Amino acid sequence: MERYRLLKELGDGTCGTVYKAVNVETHEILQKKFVPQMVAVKKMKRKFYFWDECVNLREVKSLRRLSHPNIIKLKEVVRENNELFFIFEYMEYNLYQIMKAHQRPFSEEEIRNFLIQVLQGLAHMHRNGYFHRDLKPENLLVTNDVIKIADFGLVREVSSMPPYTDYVSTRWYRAPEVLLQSSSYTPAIDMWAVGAILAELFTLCPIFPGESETDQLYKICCVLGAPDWTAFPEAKNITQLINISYSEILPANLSELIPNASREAIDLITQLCSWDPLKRPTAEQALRHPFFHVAAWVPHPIHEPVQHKEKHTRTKPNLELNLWDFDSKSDDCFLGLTLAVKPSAPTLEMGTGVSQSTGQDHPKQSVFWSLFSPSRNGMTAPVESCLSLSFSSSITHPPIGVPHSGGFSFTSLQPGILDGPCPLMAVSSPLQQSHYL
Ligand SMILES: Nc1ncnc2c1ncn2[C@@H]1O[C@H](COP(=O)(O)OP(=O)(O)OP(=O)(O)O)[C@@H](O)[C@H]1O
Repeated sequence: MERYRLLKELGDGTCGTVYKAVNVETHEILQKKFVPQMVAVKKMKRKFYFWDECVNLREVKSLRRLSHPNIIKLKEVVRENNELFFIFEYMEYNLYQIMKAHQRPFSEEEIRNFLIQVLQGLAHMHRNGYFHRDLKPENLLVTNDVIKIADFGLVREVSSMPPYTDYVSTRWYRAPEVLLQSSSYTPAIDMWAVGAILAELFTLCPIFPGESETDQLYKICCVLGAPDWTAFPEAKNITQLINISYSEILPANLSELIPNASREAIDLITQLCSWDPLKRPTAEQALRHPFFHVAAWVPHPIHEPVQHKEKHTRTKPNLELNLWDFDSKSDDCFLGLTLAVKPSAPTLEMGTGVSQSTGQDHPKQSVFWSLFSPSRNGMTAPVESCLSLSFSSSITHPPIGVPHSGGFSFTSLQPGILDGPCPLMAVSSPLQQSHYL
């Protein structure tokens, strides 16, 4: 870890603390100048005594397999003195910070640009057999208008077997089936979160800012109207959560709640935030939605959103998380909780190497695992007294940009087009290209 000099703390989570750091050994070319390479170092809070524990972490397993321009790149995993460090590419902001700093609503074009990228990253993830489970603005990292999905601590393999009793996510973006503790759920929970984030991009305040689980369901009812509760047959805790009077709540008019959104945007939010997970479009389907048919898009005049902004400003995310039945397996290290994001945390002492803070009782045992593309003949350069493992992938990436839709056009969009059983993420496990050397 001597190669990395920590500059400042970016976030302090349940499982790890994330620092901005500089790699003192490598440089990159930015605007024709050689500049030191910035990275984000996530130092895990618990000790790791064996490599097996490290490589089995969900964050590591999934990110090894997912290589996409809209998914954060895990460059290296280093274990030193029983401490574990993830080295990520560095991103300047997260979407929460960007929304908080934004004085006016985003234009629909800006929102479309963000959303396309999130959906492309998500489509790649789902296609390759994973779902994120904790999508929220804090986990969408942004540099120069490029957005990347981060924090894979809660990621799950689609093929993994329910029941999922260990699930946690930030309440405001939590899908109803999760709130209702349905024992099985699908990548459609990520699509719900995308819908909530999309609405928030328009209004700059959360659309479902629940203050407790019950209140979360109430807030959803206030926007969508009450569902047919019998549509959640597996839900374990309906009676605890559902006040019978919720059943009488009628849906709000989304166009009034989000007056600066076009009809297409409202339609997409409505589909993504469907009570029934089967009615939510997949990421690929969402990319073909008329919202992304720029030529067909007629801008709406932008009004100040009339929503409950006063009451629920986004300054205090209130990220209470639910820890029921959390699995105790090492694999389930709880990387995904964002309890306290402190972008303005005091700067750490410049030049403090991570390894220096680990105590010097034992000679340094540093093992690093490079996840970068192998440089020579599939081998990474040898590192002093280190076990070096590398990973490569032959995955092809979908291009970034407005998709050329082969799907339904604006005029052919039918209400309820996604009704009926929808082939939620027909997932195989095609990504076995990774290898250790
Ligand atoms: N690659 C990165 N570049 C810049 N900032 C980052 C990066 N990764 C994470 N961060 C910042 O650190 C914060 C916490 O990161 P992350 O969620 O991965 O850590 P965590 O320990 O899992 O936290 P939590 O338990 O809160 O989810 C993020 O919200 C983001 O602001």
